[in-house]
Amino acid sequence: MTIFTYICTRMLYLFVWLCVIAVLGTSSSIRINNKKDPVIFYGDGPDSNIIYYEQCARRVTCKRNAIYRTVDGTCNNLRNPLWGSSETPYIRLAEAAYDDGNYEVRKQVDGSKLPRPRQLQLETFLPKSKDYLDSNNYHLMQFGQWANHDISLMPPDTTGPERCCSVRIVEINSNSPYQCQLAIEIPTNDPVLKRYNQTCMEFKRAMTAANNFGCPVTPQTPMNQATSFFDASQLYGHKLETANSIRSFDGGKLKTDIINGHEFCPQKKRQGSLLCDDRENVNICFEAGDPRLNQHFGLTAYTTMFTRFHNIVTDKLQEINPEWSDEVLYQEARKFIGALNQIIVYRDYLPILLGKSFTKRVGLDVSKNRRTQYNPAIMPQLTTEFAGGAFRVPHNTLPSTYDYINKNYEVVDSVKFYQWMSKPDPLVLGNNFDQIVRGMTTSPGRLFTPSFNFFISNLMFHTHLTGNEDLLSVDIQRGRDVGVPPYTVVRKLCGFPEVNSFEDLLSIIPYYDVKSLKKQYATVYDIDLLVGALLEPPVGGGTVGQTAQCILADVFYRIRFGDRFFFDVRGQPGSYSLAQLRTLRNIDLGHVLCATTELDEVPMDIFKTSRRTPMMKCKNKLSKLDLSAWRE
Ligand code: HEM
Ligand SMILES: [Ca+2]
Repeated sequence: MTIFTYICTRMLYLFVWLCVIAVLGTSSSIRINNKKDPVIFYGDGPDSNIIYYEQCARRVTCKRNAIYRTVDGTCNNLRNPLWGSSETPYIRLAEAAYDDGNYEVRKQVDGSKLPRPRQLQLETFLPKSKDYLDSNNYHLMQFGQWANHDISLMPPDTTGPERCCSVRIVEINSNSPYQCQLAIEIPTNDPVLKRYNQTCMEFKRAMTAANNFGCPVTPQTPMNQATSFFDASQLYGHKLETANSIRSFDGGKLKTDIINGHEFCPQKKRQGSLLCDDRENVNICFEAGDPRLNQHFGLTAYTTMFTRFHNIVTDKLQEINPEWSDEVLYQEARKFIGALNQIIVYRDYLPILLGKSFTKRVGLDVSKNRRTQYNPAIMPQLTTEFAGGAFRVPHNTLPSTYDYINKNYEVVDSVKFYQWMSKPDPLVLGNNFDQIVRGMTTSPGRLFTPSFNFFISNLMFHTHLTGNEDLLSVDIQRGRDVGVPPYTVVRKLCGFPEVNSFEDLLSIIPYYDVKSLKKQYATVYDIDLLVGALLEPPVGGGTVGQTAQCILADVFYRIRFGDRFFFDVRGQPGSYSLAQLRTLRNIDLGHVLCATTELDEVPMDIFKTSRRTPMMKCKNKLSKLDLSAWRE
């Protein structure tokens, strides 16, 4: 199929879908219109989480007039100081879907086992894994992951055996420690993985309040290790101890290491790091606020750029206010970077993810004339439906290769993405860093399609001691692990017309996909949230389908309107002045790229390829990076 026929087919579906909407006289967000905001579930989370807050949570005392956020997110909500802080339970929009109501993976309506995740991948998704070029560049995907690491960290429970797959899969499923119970079975006739004689894919169940934090929350609930707020905690740390370990305590700066004449994040001692120990022959391994930074080039590059940018901001602030202490410089720069990230998320990223008109309609856009109204009744907590399902849909935009592009815009090398996971070594050599960032800026990203790329679908972690993994199988299994309710339940919750048969799905999902699902699931009520959400056509002007749009909007709404320190909230201790807001609103991701790399120019619309938007000279952009509004 050519790209042209592919796009035509997708457009046709979109058209049919729009007609269905028109005929039904509804919109993709009935509830949202009625309620004026997309929050589906107000309140304190499910009753079960009350056990956590009442019996298990740490006690904190808040300074009511503090002008900076705490590192771990506590004391943002003064009535409920733990809301949004790191190491608190994800909330649920719908009841947990477990077979025993507590922790056992759900079964199908007829009592049979759910289809195996890898089988779903092989039958429904892998045949469509061809890459198509997007009009957005790599930064759309990369900023998405960067932003996700600010708000969500659902780590696997590593307290059990080091490798779940060290014994045969049949034994794992019948009799193994709970951490390993969901190791993923690979069919013996797997067209790709049979070459590697692999019958088992590593998978460890997520950490939960009951298993890992001594708190008997039932049904079991995963714990978010990140602060839910966009506060750049992926850069600074989700906890004070981490934050302090990467501060230089000199001039407000973050620690850095100079390698081959360039500034990078400090190097981590190998032992005990999350992502560099799983590969052999790795010499470079960095440290920052979030343990995932070494996962792959793009993410390491972002952490490096924001670290450099923090240090540039401290320099500028010190120039203006020479008397400021290390502490004030650090906190002001941290606040600045947090605010900038919020602006990029809500002004530049969300309109592309969820659709511009939608973000505006539900009040998620950023406008000079309308400041964010903080509402302490909104719980700024992530949902399992979001982290264990809907926000994984953008995994369909991961590219297969990374191009190294030089100053003359020539491709000097192209590397397969999966080969360089957890091995930042090449990033520090020669001009590689700048060439990779230039490549991400000018190369078209992967068009959102209902499939993940071939490599990430088969060979993720290929070079690691853990062996090949399939990101989609892991994502589907994770949803089941954390009790994410099925697709039809979530659709209903969003207020969409009910789906009661596979035939009902035909107005939403292409015929051949419905056919494939019908073959594999016992009933339509058994379909996994991610499976259904991925197969939906994207909403108008957005890059995810309507169910993902609904779940994502809910969380993005919570963590904005429930954030007392959101950058444009007024009337709080430390709220920005109008002049400071004006400066911040004139900055975008392009400024960060220009200030921290040797790029000479960046796209005016930073998420678009240069074919779609004019290029802007970095020299001009940087001249506007004037922080005089911070003069005291
Ligand atoms: C190169 C890019 C990326 C890679 C290699 C990658 C890989 C992964 C892996 C291995 C996991 C853990 C899966 C599990 O054990 O449950 C994960 C989790 C997740 N990813 Fe990605 N991902 C990438 C980009 C993205 C993007 C662009 C988004 C969204 C915009 C995203 C959203 C998520 C979410 C929501 C989770 C689960 C929650 C959490 O722990 O944060 N990822 N990803
Ligand atoms: Ca955060």
